[in-house]
Amino acid sequence: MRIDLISLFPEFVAQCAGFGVVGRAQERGLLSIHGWNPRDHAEGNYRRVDDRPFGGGPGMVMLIDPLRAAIRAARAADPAPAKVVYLSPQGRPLTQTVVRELATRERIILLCGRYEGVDERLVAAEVDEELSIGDYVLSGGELAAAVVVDAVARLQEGALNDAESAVQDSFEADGLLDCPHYTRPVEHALGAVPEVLLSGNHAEIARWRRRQSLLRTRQRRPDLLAGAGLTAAERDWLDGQAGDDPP
Ligand SMILES: CN1CCN(c2ccccc2CNc2ccc(C(N)=O)cn2)CC1
Repeated sequence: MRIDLISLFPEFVAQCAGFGVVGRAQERGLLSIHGWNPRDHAEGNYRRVDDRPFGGGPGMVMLIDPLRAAIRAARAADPAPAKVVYLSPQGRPLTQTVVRELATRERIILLCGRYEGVDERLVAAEVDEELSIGDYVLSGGELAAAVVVDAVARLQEGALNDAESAVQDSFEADGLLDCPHYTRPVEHALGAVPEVLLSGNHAEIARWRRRQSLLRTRQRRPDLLAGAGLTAAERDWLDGQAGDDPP
Protein backbone atom coordinates (compact mmCIF):
# COMPACT_ATOMS: atom_id res chain seq x y z
CA MET A 1 0.00 0.00 0.00
CA ARG A 2 1.20 3.50 -0.85
CA ILE A 3 0.26 6.47 1.32
CA ASP A 4 0.94 10.04 0.21
CA LEU A 5 0.70 12.83 2.75
CA ILE A 6 -0.10 16.39 1.71
CA SER A 7 1.11 18.45 4.65
CA LEU A 8 3.10 21.53 5.62
CA PHE A 9 4.95 19.13 7.97
CA PRO A 10 5.18 15.88 6.01
CA GLU A 11 8.18 14.69 8.01
CA PHE A 12 6.00 14.84 11.14
CA VAL A 13 3.80 11.97 10.01
CA ALA A 14 6.70 10.05 8.45
CA GLN A 15 8.45 10.21 11.84
CA CYS A 16 5.37 8.86 13.65
CA ALA A 17 5.23 6.06 11.12
CA GLY A 18 8.84 5.08 11.70
CA PHE A 19 8.29 3.04 14.87
CA GLY A 20 7.11 -0.45 15.71
CA VAL A 21 4.65 -2.25 13.50
CA VAL A 22 4.36 0.62 11.03
CA GLY A 23 8.12 0.99 10.71
CA ARG A 24 8.41 -2.74 10.20
CA ALA A 25 5.64 -2.74 7.59
CA GLN A 26 7.70 -0.20 5.66
CA GLU A 27 10.88 -2.26 6.04
CA ARG A 28 8.97 -5.29 4.78
CA GLY A 29 7.81 -3.32 1.76
CA LEU A 30 4.15 -3.69 2.77
CA LEU A 31 3.72 0.06 3.01
CA SER A 32 5.40 3.12 1.56
CA ILE A 33 4.86 6.65 2.79
CA HIS A 34 5.60 9.77 0.76
CA GLY A 35 5.31 13.41 1.85
CA TRP A 36 4.35 16.40 -0.30
CA ASN A 37 4.61 19.92 1.04
CA PRO A 38 2.27 22.50 -0.55
CA ARG A 39 4.91 25.13 0.18
CA ASP A 40 7.12 23.51 -2.46
CA HIS A 41 4.35 24.21 -4.94
CA ALA A 42 3.56 27.77 -3.86
CA GLU A 43 4.15 30.67 -6.24
CA GLY A 44 5.94 33.93 -5.62
CA ASN A 45 8.92 34.68 -3.45
CA TYR A 46 6.92 34.41 -0.24
CA ARG A 47 5.64 31.01 -1.36
CA ARG A 48 2.30 31.66 0.29
CA VAL A 49 0.21 28.66 1.32
CA ASP A 50 -2.47 30.53 3.24
CA ASP A 51 -4.37 33.79 3.19
CA ARG A 52 -6.99 35.71 5.10
CA PRO A 53 -10.57 34.38 5.18
CA PHE A 54 -13.19 36.18 3.07
CA GLY A 55 -15.98 37.36 5.32
CA GLY A 56 -13.47 38.18 8.06
CA GLY A 57 -12.88 36.25 11.25
CA PRO A 58 -9.75 34.96 12.95
CA GLY A 59 -6.98 32.87 11.46
CA MET A 60 -6.03 32.01 7.91
CA VAL A 61 -7.29 29.60 5.26
CA MET A 62 -5.10 27.32 3.12
CA LEU A 63 -4.94 28.44 -0.49
CA ILE A 64 -6.29 26.26 -3.31
CA ASP A 65 -3.39 26.25 -5.78
CA PRO A 66 -0.45 25.04 -3.67
CA LEU A 67 -2.60 22.17 -2.35
CA ARG A 68 -3.92 21.34 -5.81
CA ALA A 69 -0.39 21.25 -7.23
CA ALA A 70 0.83 19.05 -4.38
CA ILE A 71 -2.08 16.62 -4.87
CA ARG A 72 -1.37 16.54 -8.62
CA ALA A 73 2.31 15.79 -7.94
CA ALA A 74 1.35 12.98 -5.56
CA ARG A 75 -1.05 11.45 -8.08
CA ALA A 76 1.57 11.66 -10.83
CA ALA A 77 4.19 9.89 -8.72
CA ASP A 78 2.47 6.50 -9.13
CA PRO A 79 0.19 5.15 -11.85
CA ALA A 80 -2.19 3.49 -9.37
CA PRO A 81 -5.44 5.41 -8.81
CA ALA A 82 -5.72 7.16 -5.45
CA LYS A 83 -8.58 8.45 -3.31
CA VAL A 84 -7.97 11.75 -1.51
CA VAL A 85 -8.95 11.61 2.17
CA TYR A 86 -9.26 14.88 4.09
CA LEU A 87 -8.90 14.64 7.88
CA SER A 88 -11.16 17.16 9.58
CA PRO A 89 -13.52 17.58 12.55
CA GLN A 90 -16.34 17.69 9.97
CA GLY A 91 -15.51 14.26 8.59
CA ARG A 92 -17.24 10.88 8.83
CA PRO A 93 -16.19 9.11 12.05
CA LEU A 94 -13.21 6.80 11.60
CA THR A 95 -14.17 3.33 12.87
CA GLN A 96 -12.45 -0.03 12.49
CA THR A 97 -14.90 -0.78 9.68
CA VAL A 98 -13.74 2.33 7.81
CA VAL A 99 -10.10 1.42 8.57
CA ARG A 100 -10.62 -2.08 7.13
CA GLU A 101 -12.02 -0.55 3.96
CA LEU A 102 -9.13 1.92 3.64
CA ALA A 103 -6.60 -0.87 4.25
CA THR A 104 -7.74 -2.72 1.13
CA ARG A 105 -6.79 0.15 -1.18
CA GLU A 106 -3.63 0.25 -3.27
CA ARG A 107 -3.16 3.96 -2.53
CA ILE A 108 -4.55 6.74 -0.39
CA ILE A 109 -3.63 10.41 -0.35
CA LEU A 110 -4.10 12.02 3.08
CA LEU A 111 -4.71 15.78 3.09
CA CYS A 112 -3.70 17.48 6.33
CA GLY A 113 -5.23 20.87 7.04
CA ARG A 114 -3.67 23.58 9.16
CA TYR A 115 -4.74 27.15 10.09
CA GLU A 116 -8.54 27.27 10.04
CA GLY A 117 -8.77 24.70 7.31
CA VAL A 118 -8.78 24.57 3.53
CA ASP A 119 -10.62 26.64 0.89
CA GLU A 120 -13.90 24.78 0.37
CA ARG A 121 -13.47 24.86 -3.42
CA LEU A 122 -10.37 22.65 -3.11
CA VAL A 123 -12.31 20.24 -0.87
CA ALA A 124 -15.18 20.10 -3.37
CA ALA A 125 -12.90 19.56 -6.36
CA GLU A 126 -10.21 17.24 -4.99
CA VAL A 127 -11.41 15.44 -1.85
CA ASP A 128 -13.09 12.04 -2.21
CA GLU A 129 -13.90 11.63 1.48
CA GLU A 130 -13.61 13.55 4.70
CA LEU A 131 -12.85 11.58 7.88
CA SER A 132 -12.67 12.52 11.56
CA ILE A 133 -10.78 10.54 14.19
CA GLY A 134 -13.03 11.90 16.93
CA ASP A 135 -15.07 14.83 18.13
CA TYR A 136 -12.24 17.14 19.12
CA VAL A 137 -10.13 19.79 17.46
CA LEU A 138 -6.42 19.42 16.72
CA SER A 139 -4.00 22.11 15.62
CA GLY A 140 -3.49 20.25 12.34
CA GLY A 141 -4.56 17.15 10.46
CA GLU A 142 -1.13 15.48 10.79
CA LEU A 143 -1.89 13.62 14.03
CA ALA A 144 -5.17 12.39 12.55
CA ALA A 145 -3.25 11.24 9.45
CA ALA A 146 -0.75 9.41 11.66
CA VAL A 147 -3.66 7.58 13.32
CA VAL A 148 -4.98 6.49 9.93
CA VAL A 149 -1.50 5.38 8.82
CA ASP A 150 -1.04 3.25 11.95
CA ALA A 151 -4.52 1.70 11.81
CA VAL A 152 -4.26 0.68 8.13
CA ALA A 153 -0.60 -0.37 8.36
CA ARG A 154 -1.23 -3.03 10.99
CA LEU A 155 -3.91 -4.56 8.76
CA GLN A 156 -1.52 -5.07 5.85
CA GLU A 157 -0.93 -8.77 5.21
CA GLY A 158 2.33 -9.71 6.90
CA ALA A 159 2.57 -6.61 9.08
CA LEU A 160 1.84 -8.49 12.29
CA ASN A 161 3.46 -11.78 13.19
CA ASP A 162 1.26 -14.41 14.82
CA ALA A 163 1.90 -13.23 18.38
CA GLU A 164 0.52 -9.79 17.57
CA SER A 165 -2.26 -11.02 15.35
CA ALA A 166 -4.81 -8.29 14.89
CA VAL A 167 -7.54 -10.92 14.74
CA GLN A 168 -7.58 -11.25 18.53
CA ASP A 169 -8.05 -7.49 18.77
CA SER A 170 -11.66 -7.11 19.78
CA PHE A 171 -12.60 -4.30 17.38
CA GLU A 172 -11.37 -6.44 14.51
CA ALA A 173 -12.95 -9.62 15.66
CA ASP A 174 -16.32 -8.66 17.00
CA GLY A 175 -16.88 -4.97 17.62
CA LEU A 176 -16.70 -5.41 21.39
CA LEU A 177 -14.28 -3.84 23.87
CA ASP A 178 -11.28 -6.00 24.65
CA CYS A 179 -11.17 -8.26 27.69
CA PRO A 180 -8.72 -7.67 30.58
CA HIS A 181 -5.16 -9.00 30.12
CA TYR A 182 -2.77 -10.42 32.72
CA THR A 183 0.83 -11.59 32.84
CA ARG A 184 3.38 -12.69 35.47
CA PRO A 185 3.49 -12.76 38.45
CA VAL A 186 0.43 -14.86 39.37
CA GLU A 187 0.33 -13.40 42.88
CA HIS A 188 0.99 -9.71 43.41
CA ALA A 189 0.28 -7.08 46.06
CA LEU A 190 -2.17 -5.66 43.48
CA GLY A 191 -4.08 -8.93 43.37
CA ALA A 192 -4.04 -12.36 41.77
CA VAL A 193 -4.63 -13.52 38.20
CA PRO A 194 -8.13 -14.93 37.55
CA GLU A 195 -7.92 -18.70 38.07
CA VAL A 196 -9.51 -19.60 34.72
CA LEU A 197 -6.55 -18.07 32.86
CA LEU A 198 -4.20 -20.50 34.62
CA SER A 199 -6.38 -23.53 33.92
CA GLY A 200 -5.10 -24.38 30.44
CA ASN A 201 -8.71 -25.03 29.48
CA HIS A 202 -8.80 -23.06 26.23
CA ALA A 203 -12.53 -23.38 25.66
CA GLU A 204 -13.21 -22.13 29.18
CA ILE A 205 -10.67 -19.30 28.77
CA ALA A 206 -12.22 -18.20 25.47
CA ARG A 207 -15.65 -18.18 27.10
CA TRP A 208 -14.43 -16.18 30.07
CA ARG A 209 -12.73 -13.63 27.77
CA ARG A 210 -15.82 -13.25 25.61
CA ARG A 211 -17.98 -12.73 28.69
CA GLN A 212 -15.55 -10.16 30.09
CA SER A 213 -15.73 -8.32 26.76
CA LEU A 214 -19.53 -8.41 26.88
CA LEU A 215 -19.67 -7.12 30.46
CA ARG A 216 -17.07 -4.43 29.80
CA THR A 217 -18.81 -3.30 26.63
CA ARG A 218 -22.17 -3.06 28.38
CA GLN A 219 -20.56 -1.18 31.24
CA ARG A 220 -18.50 1.31 29.20
CA ARG A 221 -19.88 1.38 25.67
CA PRO A 222 -23.46 0.01 25.59
CA ASP A 223 -23.84 1.76 22.23
CA LEU A 224 -21.53 -0.87 20.70
CA LEU A 225 -23.61 -3.84 21.85
CA ALA A 226 -26.33 -3.56 19.21
CA GLY A 227 -23.86 -3.90 16.33
CA ALA A 228 -21.72 -6.61 17.91
CA GLY A 229 -23.73 -9.61 16.75
CA LEU A 230 -24.41 -11.24 20.12
CA THR A 231 -25.93 -14.69 20.02
CA ALA A 232 -29.28 -15.17 21.78
CA ALA A 233 -27.47 -17.20 24.43
CA GLU A 234 -25.00 -14.36 25.04
CA ARG A 235 -27.82 -11.85 25.22
CA ASP A 236 -29.61 -14.02 27.78
CA TRP A 237 -26.44 -14.51 29.79
CA LEU A 238 -25.71 -10.76 29.77
CA ASP A 239 -29.25 -9.90 30.82
CA GLY A 240 -28.78 -12.27 33.75
CA GLN A 241 -25.65 -10.42 34.91
CA ALA A 242 -25.90 -7.72 37.57
CA GLY A 243 -25.08 -4.38 35.99
CA ASP A 244 -23.49 -2.56 38.94
CA ASP A 245 -20.04 -4.05 39.54
CA PRO A 246 -17.39 -2.84 37.05
CA PRO A 247 -16.02 -5.97 35.25
C1 LIG B 1 -7.51 25.52 15.04
N1 LIG B 1 -7.91 24.84 13.83
C2 LIG B 1 -6.87 23.95 13.34
C3 LIG B 1 -7.27 23.33 12.03
N2 LIG B 1 -8.55 22.66 12.12
C4 LIG B 1 -8.90 21.92 10.96
C5 LIG B 1 -9.98 22.32 10.17
C6 LIG B 1 -10.27 21.61 9.00
C7 LIG B 1 -9.51 20.52 8.63
C8 LIG B 1 -8.44 20.10 9.42
C9 LIG B 1 -8.11 20.81 10.57
C10 LIG B 1 -6.95 20.32 11.40
N3 LIG B 1 -7.41 19.91 12.68
C11 LIG B 1 -8.08 18.72 12.87
C12 LIG B 1 -8.10 17.74 11.89
C13 LIG B 1 -8.80 16.56 12.15
C14 LIG B 1 -9.46 16.41 13.36
C15 LIG B 1 -10.22 15.14 13.64
N4 LIG B 1 -11.06 15.16 14.68
O1 LIG B 1 -10.05 14.13 12.94
C16 LIG B 1 -9.40 17.42 14.28
N5 LIG B 1 -8.71 18.55 14.05
C17 LIG B 1 -9.62 23.44 12.71
C18 LIG B 1 -9.17 24.09 14.01
